Amino acid sequence: MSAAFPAAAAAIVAAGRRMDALGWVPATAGNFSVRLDDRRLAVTVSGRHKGFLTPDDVMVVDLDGVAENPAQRSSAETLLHCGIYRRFPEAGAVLHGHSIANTVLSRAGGPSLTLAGYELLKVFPGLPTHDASVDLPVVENDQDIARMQRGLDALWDAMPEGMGAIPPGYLIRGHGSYVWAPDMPMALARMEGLEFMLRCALEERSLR
Ligand SMILES: CSC[C@@H](O)[C@@H](O)C(=O)COP(=O)(O)O
Ligand SMILES: [Zn+2]
Repeated sequence: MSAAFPAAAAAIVAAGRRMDALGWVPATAGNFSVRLDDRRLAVTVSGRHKGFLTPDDVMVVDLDGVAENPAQRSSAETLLHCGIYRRFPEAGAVLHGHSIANTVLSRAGGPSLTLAGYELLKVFPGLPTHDASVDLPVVENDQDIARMQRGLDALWDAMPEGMGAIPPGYLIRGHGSYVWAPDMPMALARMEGLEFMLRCALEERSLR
């Protein structure tokens, strides 16, 4: 067991309570992880209610999604977490939620959702002003998670290089959002900022 595991599990349990209080992890939806070292992560066990997690609901997998303890079953979406850690060395924590706003908006549009002019855009790296625009990718939902991750890798391959060029998140159509950051407090801040902007976008549509 990694020395980093207890703190990682505690951060994941607390994130679950926060996400549940905000209504973003209904039923057993959502999954969370924290990077432990250069080859392992702590991730939620599959099928648990994320508002009532204990450290026993967190387990260790490697960057291929292979469980350290084969008796435990990690999140159905573990490979999406692994895909983020493999691609982005700065990623230290990953959050996934199913909010009403991310579900409705991802069903309504095309291959990306543009967020522009919001003060809260500053929660994303490289955006010091509201006077900016982020194209958040929207990928198709797929129960074959390995195939979904291959699609994400192809998408990221096609994006321009450079700091801040790739948004630290994406939506899955009709499913939910993924966000990552160097640590769990920052990941929560990005998730809250993103969900705030999505809620605003949804409300603006209902005013039209
Ligand atoms: C409650 S259905 C949601 C799942 O299919 C999945 O999308 C999800 O977010 C939670 O799955 P889990 O395996 O618990 O990590
Ligand atoms: Zn999900």
